[in-house]
Amino acid sequence: MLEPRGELVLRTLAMPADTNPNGDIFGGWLLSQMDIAGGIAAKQRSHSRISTVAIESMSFHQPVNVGDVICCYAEIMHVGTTSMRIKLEVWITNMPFNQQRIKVTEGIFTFVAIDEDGRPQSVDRDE
Ligand SMILES: CCCCCCCCCCCCCCCC(=O)SCCNC(=O)CCNC(=O)[C@H](O)C(C)(C)COP(=O)(O)OP(=O)(O)OC[C@H]1O[C@@H](n2cnc3c(N)ncnc32)[C@H](O)[C@@H]1OP(=O)(O)O
Repeated sequence: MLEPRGELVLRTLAMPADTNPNGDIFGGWLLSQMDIAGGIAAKQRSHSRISTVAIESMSFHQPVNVGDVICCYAEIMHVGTTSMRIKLEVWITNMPFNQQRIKVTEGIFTFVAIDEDGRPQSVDRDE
């Protein structure tokens, strides 16, 4: 059975306010949760302020419904001089009805460590 890749960094509940006109959860809301999850992982890795600089290859595999518990997993794929490329996966569970986890969304986000003035600053590659 397929398993999530990376560390669980964020878990939250899809609410009625997050729906689109079809009644499913907005893709933009999911992307926002992934950005927050990636931001947490990047901050943990760099110990500094961070900023999202790029989002690539977002895929939405399955609709998400109100009441689904969404779990964001982060895996740091590459640490550059100031940037971190992070793979994010969102899996849902619909407890207590269904204990099975389903991957609904994935994407690759790049974050940059920044200083107090918002300028890129180096990340320790050896950590
Ligand atoms: C401890 C635990 C508790 C945690 C508890 C708190 C958690 C806290 C969580 C916060 C979670 C919120 C996370 C939301 C974060 C936002 O919402 S940020 C808001 C949206 N983003 C922005 O507004 C960014 C706007 N852009 C900028 O300010 C500037 O472009 C940046 C990001 C400072 C970079 O400056 P720049 O002059 O473009 O930098 P440059 O030197 O050219 O490139 C820097 C690096 O980025 C790379 N890069 C640049 N452009 C790209 C691109 N298009 N694609 C890929 N890489 C690129 C370069 O290759 C370079 O990489 P390195 O070779 O250094 O590794």
